[in-house]
Amino acid sequence: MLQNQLKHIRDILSEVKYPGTSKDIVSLDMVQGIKIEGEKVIFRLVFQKANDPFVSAVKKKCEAAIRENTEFKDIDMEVVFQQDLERPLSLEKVSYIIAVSSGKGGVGKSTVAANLAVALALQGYKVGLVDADIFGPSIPKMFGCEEAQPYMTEVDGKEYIVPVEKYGVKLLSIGFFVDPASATVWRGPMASNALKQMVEQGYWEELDYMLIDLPPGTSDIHLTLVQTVALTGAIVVTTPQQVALADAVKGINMFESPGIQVPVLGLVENMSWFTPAELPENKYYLFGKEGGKLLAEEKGLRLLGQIPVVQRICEGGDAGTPVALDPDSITGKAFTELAEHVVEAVEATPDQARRVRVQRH
Ligand SMILES: Nc1ncnc2c1ncn2[C@@H]1O[C@H](COP(=O)(O)OP(=O)(O)OP(=O)(O)O)[C@@H](O)[C@H]1O
Repeated sequence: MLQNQLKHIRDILSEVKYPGTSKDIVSLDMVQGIKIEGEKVIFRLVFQKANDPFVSAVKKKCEAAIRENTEFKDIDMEVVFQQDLERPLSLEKVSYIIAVSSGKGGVGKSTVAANLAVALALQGYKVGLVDADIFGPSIPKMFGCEEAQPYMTEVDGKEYIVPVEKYGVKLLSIGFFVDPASATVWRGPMASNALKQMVEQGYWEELDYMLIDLPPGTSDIHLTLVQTVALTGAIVVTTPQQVALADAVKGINMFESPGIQVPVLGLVENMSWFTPAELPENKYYLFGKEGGKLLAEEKGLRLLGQIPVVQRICEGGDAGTPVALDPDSITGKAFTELAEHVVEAVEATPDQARRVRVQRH
């Protein structure tokens, strides 16, 4: 009797089509664990991606189908996301994962990622930084720990890589494992694997923010990343000149494309103006004025920060002491503000796009 009822519910749900396709949700394996408890029907709806735009439409269709075809009025659907179910154990205690990307090389993406990580750590957050810029890993140098060698630890019979900790930030970079000069000849799949391993096999423990410094442009690595982890969002770094902006648009479009659907938290305009140390009030717009700001407005995105060109930023990067370590300096303030805006942007991300803890079922 119960078996018949369960089959009946399943048959009804197999009439519900996933919007925009001719496939039904049962054959797509989106319906799991149908149960009947007294007067109540309970089942799980599994969506591939957390920011699936059809979550509520599918729920409504299921509810209507069951109400129309059975006596059941009490329907309890639990929505789960495949990505969360598959989330590796190493990321279980990571609240937000943010990709730092740029359309074009050399716009200061790694500088922004490094200083943002330090600024967040100074604000009391637990921060991790993965240097996925496989073809030019610069994070070890920027943190002054090029000689560091992460060690392995075994937990419950599984091996994990313990990140290097510097300035309160947990770091993993391909630069710790291979000679950076040889990384440039890596083929795409090798690079993608290295990224996957650092993210999934890192012994991250509890983190509020994990930042991932991506290679410039759009590549297989970007695809691997969105398939490996459920990103909270992406930050796009650009400089104000036209060539960089055109590439930034490509980056934004990639994250927002239907197959990827990662929310863009906002833009960071780097090298916005030049300020000489001896004339801190003066601004010289070397690369054009406010190109990033205008692009953000045009795309309806937040401008998370404007970072001036300052010699100290470059020197700090080379010396392994990110300028954000001095929050009272002009540049330190710019990164402190950037960190505050990133936190706000994450808080404002729609609930379903946020990954706060994994629920295993
Ligand atoms: N605002 C700034 N003021 C001064 N120098 C900067 C600034 N931003 C970045 N730089 C310097 O510019 C150079 C390139 O920066 P960075 O390595 O961060 O770029 P990137 O976009 O990550 O490059 P890629 O990913 O192509 O290797 C570095 O020497 C860095 O110190």
